[in-house]
Amino acid sequence: MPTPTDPPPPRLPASLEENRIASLPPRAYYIADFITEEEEQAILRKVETAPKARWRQLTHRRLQTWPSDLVKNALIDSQPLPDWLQQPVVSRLLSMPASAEEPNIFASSPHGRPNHCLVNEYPPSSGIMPHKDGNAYFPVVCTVSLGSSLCLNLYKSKDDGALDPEPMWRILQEPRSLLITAGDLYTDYLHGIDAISQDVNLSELTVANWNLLRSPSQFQGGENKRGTRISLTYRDVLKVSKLGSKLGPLFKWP
Ligand SMILES: O=C(O)CCC(=O)C(=O)O
Ligand SMILES: [Fe+2]
Repeated sequence: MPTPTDPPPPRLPASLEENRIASLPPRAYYIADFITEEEEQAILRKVETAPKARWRQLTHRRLQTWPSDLVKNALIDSQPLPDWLQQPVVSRLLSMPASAEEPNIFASSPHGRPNHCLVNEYPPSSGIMPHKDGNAYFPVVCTVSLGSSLCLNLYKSKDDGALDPEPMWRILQEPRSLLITAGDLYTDYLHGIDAISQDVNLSELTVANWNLLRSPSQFQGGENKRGTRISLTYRDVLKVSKLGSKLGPLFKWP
């Protein structure tokens, strides 16, 4: 809950159109100051103090899945997202008009809001292989970055289905930023993060969202030395199974 001493929330755009990444296929939006430093710290504390069993350790990265893993591409309808993943992120997301026709970016999704959130932790030199997010989700992805900056690469599949190893674009994500990708960008392109300790050759010419960055001067030398970055990936899972509520407490996570 906000208290009288909290700094004011960031000024959000009147419409996402103001923050469109113009050089990308439809559609992508970047808001550098989506949450405050205090909100960032509060979320990071919640991530750190989550029960150990919440973490799934991969080779170079670990992740938490909220409210639970998908089963056969469906969300088991046991619990909503916890409050610390809803406030302030989801309420703020839903408060931003996407365009004149869309009251918010989830206006036409089945549940009208994200019902699922992945928390990924990337120490320096870790990344995620190029991939598509698949058909379990409504094609809108909202990613909040915490802790450190890094580049997300976007790739096009070649006509024969193989991956072109050179990314077509890079999006630089600063801490406290929100990146929204949707539409063609969701369905036709792959995304990934290089497993490197620093992003190099960063400039107006090589970073798609350069003009929307909070502090491009920080990357003036063209380099971003990575720290540990935590990302929150919000999506609307299309299928929600009622099984969870039938199984009741047996199905509850720690
Ligand atoms: O951490 C990110 O920004 C990307 C995560 C991602 O692509 C995914 O979880 O599908
Ligand atoms: Fe992904």
